[in-house]
Amino acid sequence: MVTVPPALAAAATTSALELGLTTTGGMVGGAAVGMLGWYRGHPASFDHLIGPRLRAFRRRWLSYVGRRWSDILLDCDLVSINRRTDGMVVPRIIKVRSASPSIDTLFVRINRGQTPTMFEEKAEALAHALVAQRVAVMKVKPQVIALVIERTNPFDADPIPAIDLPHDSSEVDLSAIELGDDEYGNAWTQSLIGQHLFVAGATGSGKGSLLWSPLRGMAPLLRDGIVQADVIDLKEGMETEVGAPIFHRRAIIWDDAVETVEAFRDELKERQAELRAQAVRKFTPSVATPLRLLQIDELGMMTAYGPSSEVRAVLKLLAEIMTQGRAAGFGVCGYVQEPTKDTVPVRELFTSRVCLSVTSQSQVDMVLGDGMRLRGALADEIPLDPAHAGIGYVVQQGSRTPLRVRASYQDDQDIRDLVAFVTAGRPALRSVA
Ligand SMILES: Nc1ncnc2c1ncn2[C@@H]1O[C@H](COP(=O)(O)OP(=O)(O)OP(=O)(O)O)[C@@H](O)[C@H]1O
Repeated sequence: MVTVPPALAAAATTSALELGLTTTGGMVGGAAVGMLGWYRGHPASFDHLIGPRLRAFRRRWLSYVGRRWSDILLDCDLVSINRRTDGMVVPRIIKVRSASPSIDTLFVRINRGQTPTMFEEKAEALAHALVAQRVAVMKVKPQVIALVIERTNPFDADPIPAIDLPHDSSEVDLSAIELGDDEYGNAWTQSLIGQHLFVAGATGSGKGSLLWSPLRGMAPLLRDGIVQADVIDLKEGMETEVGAPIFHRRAIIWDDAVETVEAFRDELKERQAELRAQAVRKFTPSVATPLRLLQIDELGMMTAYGPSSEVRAVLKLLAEIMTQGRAAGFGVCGYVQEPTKDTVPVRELFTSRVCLSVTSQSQVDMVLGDGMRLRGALADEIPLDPAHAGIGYVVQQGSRTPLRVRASYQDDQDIRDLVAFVTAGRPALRSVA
């Protein structure tokens, strides 16, 4: 059901007075039909542009309205009594924001004598009372808190299966590689051209699926030599062993890892010189000038935990690659458990970020940007279990709203199939390890 915001209602009233009921009725009807057509024809863009406002308005007046709201707070012991009048004082909703169908943020003015902690202690009771999955409480400013209400979990416990392997290079759009699903049930795509991808998540959050999904989505380009991927996997090569043959370079010990980063930087320099010689400012992926990807699993091992003198050199190389690589077709994908600046000083150089389940509230904003948890990215609340692995949040370009996503999952057999597909009819690849 679509509800009408107050501004529109006011405009309709004014119009009815000035233009008459028939003309106004025609205009309102036309607008409603237009909106319905838009909603039916392109639900994603409707939901992106109009949906949040309509939904917030509807929720404000249907889900969080007067008596229902005060009863919930009363049942959760979150009202107070005015000592002079003996009347019940209910914390007042100032604003409702509903960025996605499954998450609402209520800005609430708390009563004098109440603290955000009191609401935090009742978060579980509130979630049950609101028939929500979970409620997170955040302090906005003195006397104002935000209740971030996750109403439903849009994903099943079952993993999202790996996408079918595209067969031909012409089927692959590097600016929209499918990584999984979003909360609306649409494909979640990510550009891997001119981007550096940062994936943060605690151990077991499913970072591995975001190492393999991009490669699967680009499989024919890997086979045809239009994309070349290097991988650094300092956890004894555990994550990448099954898929080792598809990588151009693969390093599983420190010295090889440093050599791989250096070689990647050197290639970037060569590519830049070539493009300069041809007076080309931007490259097009081809066999002669492939898109180069450097995937670094547990990036923190390279940027914080290695020998300190060498870590500095690695950071310098990575900074050079990430500041200059985009236009020349050199991208970095970094996977980290601990997204702090101390662990990953080059964090800000990544252009696209995914936040899977993390261990603290502050890590959400570190990864996605200031204020994103307040806007609904409750990544620290995602349970760390297989039923929730691969679920996380992204903030897409041009948006300030976190989008809930789930990466598709590739088991070992899927990775073997990928290797067979990529290596079929292709000369053996070089491996540093
Ligand atoms: N996208 C996914 N969908 C469903 N389940 C997944 C997904 N990704 C991973 N899993 C499950 O979660 C487990 C942990 O995933 P994974 O090894 O990728 O985590 P990780 O974040 O890389 O952890 P670590 O940092 O310890 O390597 C996997 O064994 C798998 O069972």
